[in-house]
Amino acid sequence: MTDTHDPLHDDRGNNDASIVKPGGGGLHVADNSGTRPAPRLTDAFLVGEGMVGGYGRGPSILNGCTIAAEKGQIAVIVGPNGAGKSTAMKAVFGMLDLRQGSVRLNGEDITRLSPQARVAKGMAFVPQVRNIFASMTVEENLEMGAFLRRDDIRGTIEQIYDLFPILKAKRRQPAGELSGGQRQQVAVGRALMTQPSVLMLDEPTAGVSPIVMDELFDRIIEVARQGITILMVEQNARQALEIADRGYVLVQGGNAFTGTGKELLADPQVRKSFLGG
Ligand SMILES: Nc1ncnc2c1ncn2[C@@H]1O[C@H](COP(=O)(O)OP(=O)(O)OP(=O)(O)O)[C@@H](O)[C@H]1O
Repeated sequence: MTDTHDPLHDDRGNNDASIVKPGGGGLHVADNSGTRPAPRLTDAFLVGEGMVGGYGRGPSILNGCTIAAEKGQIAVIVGPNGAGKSTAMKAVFGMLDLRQGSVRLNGEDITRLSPQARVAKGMAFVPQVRNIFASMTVEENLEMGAFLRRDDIRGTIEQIYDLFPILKAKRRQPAGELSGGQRQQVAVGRALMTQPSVLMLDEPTAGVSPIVMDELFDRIIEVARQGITILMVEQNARQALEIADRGYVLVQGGNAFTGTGKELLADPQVRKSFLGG
């Protein structure tokens, strides 16, 4: 990390006071099944609570998991392959009908809203693949991200170029010609064009080098500092938890461990089972 900012002891005014934890706080550990309901969360800014759901008529992939983040916080979902991390993100974004549970944004129940309606409410989602228009230029990609807006988008484009200077240099180039890390910047930039209050990222560092990963995480911290809530699924669990205000280890669609990123990184069981010792 080139940024010395420690989001775990930050000055963004974040606190988890609204998050009710059994026993008054600390690491929450589920039973061995990994499917015990997580602590009940009342009024966090973004909450997917007790989510149960699957694809079509198929089996439940989500078995009661709860994911939440306060304004300007970074929440990270980690866990083994197939645990349902991406599915949990899709559920929060409305791409999956919940059989039980709810999703709330800023106190409003949005469980039944379509993804498009959630975008209008301030949510942005960057999927893991096919997240840019490869044949369009970088700038056209950003413009596409603003399709819902009727106001002047120039200022937002400049903000995104400030955040990702390389995109300004390459603004006339087809996005498909950029490196993997730069394409991810385009995808994040495009999502930011709607001026969201929540930015959801599905494995933003997939396939990029460790240096590029660190840079991307630094930029994500910058976005969170602007008050935007980040919800992110990550395979690079250790590095992602380092920048996480809230960490969720999902196993079989349930909350196995929940805590601050720091708590999870320090927990021997989490380290042994999910962080490679
Ligand atoms: N579109 C789909 N239709 C049916 N089943 C799906 C679909 N997408 C995912 N699944 C299934 O849901 C389960 C959870 O997948 P998901 O992608 O959410 O896991 P994950 O924790 O994100 O895993 P990974 O780290 O491998 O991406 C898997 O068994 C997967 O096969």
